Amino acid sequence: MEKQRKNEKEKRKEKGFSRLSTASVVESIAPSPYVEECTTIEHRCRYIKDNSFYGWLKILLSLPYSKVMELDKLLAMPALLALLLLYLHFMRRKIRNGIQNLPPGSSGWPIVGETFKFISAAREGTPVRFIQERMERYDSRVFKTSFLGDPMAVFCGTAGNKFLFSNENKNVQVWWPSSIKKLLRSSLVNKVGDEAKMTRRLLLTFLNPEILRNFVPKMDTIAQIHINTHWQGKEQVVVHSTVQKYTYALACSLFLSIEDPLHDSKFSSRFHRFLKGLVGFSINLPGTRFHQAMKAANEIREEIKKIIKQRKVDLEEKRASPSQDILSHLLATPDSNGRFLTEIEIMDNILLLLFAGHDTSRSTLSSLMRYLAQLPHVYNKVLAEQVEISRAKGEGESLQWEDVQKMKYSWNVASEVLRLSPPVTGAYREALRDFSYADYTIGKGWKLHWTTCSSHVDPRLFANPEAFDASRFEGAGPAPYSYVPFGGGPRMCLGLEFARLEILVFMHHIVKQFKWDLVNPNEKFKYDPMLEPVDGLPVLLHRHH
Ligand code: HEM
Repeated sequence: MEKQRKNEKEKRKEKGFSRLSTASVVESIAPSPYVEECTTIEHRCRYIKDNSFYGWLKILLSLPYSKVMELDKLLAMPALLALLLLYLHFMRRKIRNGIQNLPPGSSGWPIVGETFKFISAAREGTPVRFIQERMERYDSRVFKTSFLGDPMAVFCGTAGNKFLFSNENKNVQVWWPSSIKKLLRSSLVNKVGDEAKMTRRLLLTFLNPEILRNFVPKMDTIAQIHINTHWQGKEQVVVHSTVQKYTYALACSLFLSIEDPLHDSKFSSRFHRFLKGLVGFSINLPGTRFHQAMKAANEIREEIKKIIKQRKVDLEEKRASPSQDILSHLLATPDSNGRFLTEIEIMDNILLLLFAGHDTSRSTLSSLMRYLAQLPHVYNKVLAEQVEISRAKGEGESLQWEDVQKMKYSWNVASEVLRLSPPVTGAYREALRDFSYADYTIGKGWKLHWTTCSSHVDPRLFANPEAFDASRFEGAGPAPYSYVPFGGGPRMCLGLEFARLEILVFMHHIVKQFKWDLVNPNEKFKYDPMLEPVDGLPVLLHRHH
């Protein structure tokens, strides 16, 4: 053994530092008895008791200049290789673009593309800046970018919306970033074609106006309890975190019959972690938002699993009704093929509904509160409409479906809020095959993005687009495909009616009891991933006499 070591040492000496190896570098500075035992530079660093950046620095500093130069060469190899790969990547892209007449635009950096530019525009609350800058720069209805690692074409304006909404299952199909897909595994967002149609139909048999009209009195009670608990007697309220309690309570009640969800603070904190990790890079490493969200989603599933177990017993023993909430509905109703959803599908679809129906409405209510504070003439008209509805009712009588139908001006106001401050920037599709759009080739597998802002603030579609004007929604309303806060086509939002009811019921009670002022009139809103006020929108409350 000793002899073998001596031989190796001799051989290395003969080779000298002209053929420098990591082993020889360390050997030259580390105490030899330790070095003899080790094979890699990291291993040796451990022996000099400092396997850290500092340890490596110590090695480098203690090398003679000539050796450092050699080490440079060694380290330069991977860097050169990376540069070469980058060059080949750009060349391949350039050649392909030339052949295929791809839409104009930049794919940005490899892997990350223009993700950070898009996210930073969204975080500043101005995704429209990202879109408009490019529409102007390329003078095109469609431009190319790259988002979350995928090439992506952004379809703009009514023509873009119309194309994507009317080509579902023909040229395109719904697509969501992998973080959403992984978190909402077997839910509707991961279903396409006939399977998606079947699941949508099943969910819509609960979320349609005919069924939801029966829940208006329940929504009314939840809104009143919410306002009595979280607004009454307060001088100042932080709107965004407070309205969340309402949308959350409503979703938990109508989806799972959990009547006092805020009691369970664990459930709501899990839910918060789940929501924050839904949109972004799906890197499942401790400390990342996505990792937190995966953990939270599994914990929520466990909770829902327990509820399902109990509910099955209750349904069998007729202690629960098949129409009491969406959970009972999904357990008791087969799809049009006579198949019942599996337990996992039910859990994932409920998680989807909690996600899709919670922060969207919360964002709308926060924006609504801001506009009503800023625009007293609009507030006064909403108040007059709501007081009129109350007057026609008996003392203490709950709101009914028919009352909500009368809230026409209030809904026009909410619609204008959704035009100017849509909770989501848009949604995604995927190209099923190569196809041509506006004379450009869109490649199979490309990700496609429609956006709310590309049409909502277009002056050709909405005169004086920056102005708040609820009358735009009177009569025939906006041009087709120009107003799209809920998307469109076969994958349009399933919760429109649910959202309409929860927003109007909340408006009814809040304006009837309070007027309010913004604490910070210049507070900005940002997308993270939904639109939200950066400081939570604190308001000063004034109770009506
Ligand atoms: C103001 C509130 C809301 C807004 C602005 C909104 C907006 C959207 C948008 C833009 C989409 C994507 C549509 C597309 O890809 O074409 C969507 C999908 C969806 N929304 Fe909503 N939403 C709201 C409330 C709700 C509520 C309350 C629920 C549930 C009760 C809900 C459930 C869903 C579901 C399940 C989908 C997926 C549909 C599919 O993939 O087929 N949403 N929503």
